[in-house]
Amino acid sequence: MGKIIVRGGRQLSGRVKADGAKNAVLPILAASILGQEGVSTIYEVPALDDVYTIIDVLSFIGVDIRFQDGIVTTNAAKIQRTEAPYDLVRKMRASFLVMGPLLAREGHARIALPGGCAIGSRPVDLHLKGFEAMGAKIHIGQGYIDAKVDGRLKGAKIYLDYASVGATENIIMAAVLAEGTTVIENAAQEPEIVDLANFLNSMGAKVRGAGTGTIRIDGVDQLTSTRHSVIPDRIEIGTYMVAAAITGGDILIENAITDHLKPVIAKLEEMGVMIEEEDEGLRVRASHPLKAIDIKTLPHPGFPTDMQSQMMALLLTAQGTSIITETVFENRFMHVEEFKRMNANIKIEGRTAIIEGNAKLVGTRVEATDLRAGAALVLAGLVSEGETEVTGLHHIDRGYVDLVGKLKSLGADIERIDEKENTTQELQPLWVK
Ligand SMILES: CC(=O)N[C@H]1[C@@H](OP(=O)(O)OP(=O)(O)OC[C@H]2O[C@@H](n3ccc(=O)[nH]c3=O)[C@H](O)[C@@H]2O)O[C@H](CO)[C@@H](O)[C@@H]1O
Ligand SMILES: C=C(OP(=O)(O)O)C(=O)O
Repeated sequence: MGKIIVRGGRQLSGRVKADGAKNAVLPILAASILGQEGVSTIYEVPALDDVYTIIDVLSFIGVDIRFQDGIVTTNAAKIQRTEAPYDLVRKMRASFLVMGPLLAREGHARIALPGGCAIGSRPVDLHLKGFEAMGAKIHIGQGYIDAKVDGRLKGAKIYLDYASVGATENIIMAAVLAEGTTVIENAAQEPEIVDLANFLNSMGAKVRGAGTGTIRIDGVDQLTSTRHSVIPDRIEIGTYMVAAAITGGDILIENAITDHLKPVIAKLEEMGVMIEEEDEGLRVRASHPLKAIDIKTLPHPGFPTDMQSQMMALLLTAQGTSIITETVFENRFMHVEEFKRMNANIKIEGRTAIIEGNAKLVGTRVEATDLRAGAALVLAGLVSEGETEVTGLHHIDRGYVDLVGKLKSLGADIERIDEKENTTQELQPLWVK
């Protein structure tokens, strides 16, 4: 059981660089299954536990995949299995993203049902509806989803009842090798979908409209190897923006793509945070008090649910009462109880959290209940009196590369204590970290 210890009270300043986006690299690595020949090289790959998990899934399937120094090479010439077992899918729901590529390439996929998680029930019905529309036969039993198609998948017109990120990605990956044209209506518009489409197009796919609500995919017969750099992680960047704001600091984020961060920038500016695009990066400065605001999470270009808990930490320090409405996941307020242990005054009414500002946060032992909750507790620790001890680090390690090292380099009084028996290195013999 490792822990992060933060002692509050330091204003953060300096420069920081984000790693590659977790939510872009996972579908991109899944999509590498589609390359029938050659070796693909993917740059800016973050050394995250989720990346090691998808590497495990791909290795299990038979992809020759190596990861060193931020670079992954994949060779998917020989696929040996069309299955993703429960042990791997349970560790990370995004393992389900191999279903589309396997179905497209091999005509079969058997993937463990992902189950719910700490933020909601997270069904995959929209993914399956898309595959069925393209001619797949789906069978669910004994904890697995089995999808099969005779011959090739057929292009189809698919309307998503909800602009699901994962369903959009899985359907795009299934459609690139289908016979004919697929049109996805009410598609998710996240920047990570655009990155996936760029990756696929560089392999020879024909995906148009990614980043809008209508995506058109003309199926091709074959995809080849490619080279691609993953986009910077907008959620990691958003987290450092909040670190600057909450400590009244001054941070330059070297590789922020401002277009990806519009809703986060808008809401921080509404609070009074100063954000400027400079030649060397995005500069974020704040002096307190900041204003209380309301936030509603929505699919992109709305405010990202993955920034909700970090913003809640910030709103605790604002002047006045703020309201956060979480519309994307039905159970993404688990961090509220942990904030309360730090002296926060937050009330939950259904999908809404009412946050009283001017909180005098006090450090104590708290537990990360999910990845972003973990980051939010660390952020709260930066302005709490005394020592905050954050446990549940396996969540944080899924999505932040060296959170402690980066915050320390910005001046935070923070350290991480790992207990040996739980180190991820011991579980990961296949590659070099
Ligand atoms: C690896 C990855 O990219 N993860 C991101 C992805 O997750 P993920 O792709 O799982 O998120 P979705 O956009 O699919 O889910 C959004 C909502 O749609 C519901 N839903 C989804 C699929 C489906 O078939 N049926 C259904 O009802 C979900 O339960 C949830 O309530 O987008 C989320 C929303 O921006 C982010 O929080 C996650 O960080
Ligand atoms: C919810 C998240 O990720 P995942 O979909 O992988 O659980 C996240 O990145 O905040």
